[in-house]
Amino acid sequence: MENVITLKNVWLRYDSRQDWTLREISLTIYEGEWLTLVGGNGSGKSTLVRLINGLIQPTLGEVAVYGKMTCDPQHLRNIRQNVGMVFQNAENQIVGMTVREDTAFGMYNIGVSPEQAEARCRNVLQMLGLYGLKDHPPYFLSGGEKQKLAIAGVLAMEPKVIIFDESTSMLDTKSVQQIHQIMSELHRNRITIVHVTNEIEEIFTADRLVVMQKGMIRFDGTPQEAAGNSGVFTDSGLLPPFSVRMRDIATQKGLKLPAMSELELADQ
Ligand SMILES: Nc1ncnc2c1ncn2[C@@H]1O[C@H](COP(=O)(O)OP(=O)(O)OP(=O)(O)O)[C@@H](O)[C@H]1O
Repeated sequence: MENVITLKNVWLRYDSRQDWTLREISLTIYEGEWLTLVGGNGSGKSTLVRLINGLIQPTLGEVAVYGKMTCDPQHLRNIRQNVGMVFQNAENQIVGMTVREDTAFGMYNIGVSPEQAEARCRNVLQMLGLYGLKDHPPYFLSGGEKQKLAIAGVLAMEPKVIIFDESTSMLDTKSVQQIHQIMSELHRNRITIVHVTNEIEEIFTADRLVVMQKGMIRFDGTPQEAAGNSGVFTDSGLLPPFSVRMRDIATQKGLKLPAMSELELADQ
């Protein structure tokens, strides 16, 4: 598998801070992988993903995307073309005067033809249920609709990597499910996904789980491996997933439940 994103011994300290926000981060993300990143508030998840598309630079260490270093300003355009990012706060991503214009903005910046941009706009807005609002000013949209609009703009650019940074936090449960379906479809099409979430139950859709604790990587493995050790979650200030908590309670009461891996084998 091709290396898509490489962080080599990255340390980061914000200018206004005394302490390190990220410490000793080495991470390689491979093409087509779905990596979910969790960790307590302030553990450095957003900081880590902002490094990936060159929005911020490490104090020490290196970050490269498709072999191109983010510290070289000449590479940033290409990196941002390859790596789409949907932020937690959709409001900050709105630039167009109408929903359609906003969706097309990123595409115009990377030189997509107006005809192609129009077709992609229609496609993504229909997919996200926003097409009926295409001529509305984005500022009149609800919080959840604005988040969907931010997702639409990134999908329309057809990047090879998409970072979702808590980008479904304002969506209702049906819309969250819809975005997960879109993410699964992107994954099937070998788009690399980096998903930052505070919803612990969402980890099981990922190929790989990274748990952050105080600016460091506490765990890097499959969600099933993590589920075998509730300490992975509790040490990082997280409530373990429901299934893990239930298993721990059953164990305390002397009941023997099958391990996650045994359940999966039984499923096949
Ligand atoms: N621009 C900044 N300047 C100074 N400190 C910052 C800046 N951005 C983030 N921080 C600090 O860095 C730490 C990590 O923040 P970050 O947003 O990366 O964490 P997070 O894991 O994404 O948190 P959350 O789950 O709460 O969104 C926090 O202590 C935060 O206050």
